[in-house]
Amino acid sequence: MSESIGIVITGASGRMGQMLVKTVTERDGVHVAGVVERPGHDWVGRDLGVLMGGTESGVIVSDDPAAAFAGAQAVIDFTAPSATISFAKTAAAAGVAHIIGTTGFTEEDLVALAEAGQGGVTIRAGNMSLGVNLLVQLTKRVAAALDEDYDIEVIEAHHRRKVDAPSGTALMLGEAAAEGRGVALKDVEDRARDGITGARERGAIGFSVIRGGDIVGEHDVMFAADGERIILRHVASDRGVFARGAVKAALWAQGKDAGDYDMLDVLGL
Ligand SMILES: NC(=O)C1=CN([C@@H]2O[C@H](COP(=O)(O)OP(=O)(O)OC[C@H]3O[C@@H](n4cnc5c(N)ncnc54)[C@H](OP(=O)(O)O)[C@@H]3O)[C@@H](O)[C@H]2O)C=CC1
Ligand SMILES: O=C(O)C1=N[C@H](C(=O)O)C[C@H](O)C1
Repeated sequence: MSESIGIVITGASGRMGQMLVKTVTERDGVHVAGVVERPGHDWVGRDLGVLMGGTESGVIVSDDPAAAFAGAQAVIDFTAPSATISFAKTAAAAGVAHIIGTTGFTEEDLVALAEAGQGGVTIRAGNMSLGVNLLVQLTKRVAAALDEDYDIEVIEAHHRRKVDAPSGTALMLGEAAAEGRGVALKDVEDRARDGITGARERGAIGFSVIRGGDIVGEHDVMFAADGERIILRHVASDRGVFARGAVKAALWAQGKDAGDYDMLDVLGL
């Protein structure tokens, strides 16, 4: 029988953190080896099982990432960019795979993240669900098949507490559309429209953002031409899809060579 994989969850009290605790606890072959919150957080020093509304689990919430990562096999991290950059360095030093779901990185953050994680196994994706990663591949294909008579627009909707925009998923879809077209997203993206914008630029890839209520995550990629529109859509109604993808990534990471991977690698898409 193979050994259970020990997973540390950072930001365990967050929306995704709690879903990850539940998913890892319920799944065979993995267990919660530790959880981390920032110093001063009111979960620190308390029993995770009790905090999650159950009985004592023996897992005590830590504010010391290095101590929590030691002896684990993977860290699943859905927190914030600055925290993730710091966790990347600690995970690489501990020889623990770092599974990153955090979004909202700037270009400079991504450089710092790559540097921090050097020598370790890193898997990062703005969306860990199977459905969205399939949508990425479909978007690439459709964009490659159509010319610039088809205007590409990425539309995303999320809950009122989301802090970054456009979503990591919207950017993945924009990148896929740009790749399909053979252009760089940074050269064609149109992220903000307000006032007298002028007519749409041919070849632009536009982004629209909706924030409201408890929307888990919805993404459309629209190809709009004269006389017809093609719309590729993904709707997430349960954060479990992201958590299950992250656990799959943690398992896939075991024994892999150091390097940066994404969910397309994990899912073989
Ligand atoms: N890739 C994917 O599939 C998905 C990605 N996401 C992304 O995951 C991230 C988290 O989302 P969500 O769970 O909704 O957000 P929440 O705000 O609910 O949770 C974030 C958690 O991270 C914690 N945190 C922040 N900084 C630190 C730190 N330095 N050390 C330890 N913990 C820290 C927060 O603690 P505190 O309250 O103290 O700040 C909080 O508990 C976002 O970037 C989101 O876009 C979300 C869903 C799916
Ligand atoms: O913050 C969220 O909630 C989500 N964030 C990810 C993103 O930025 O795309 C993934 C998912 O859509 C939910």
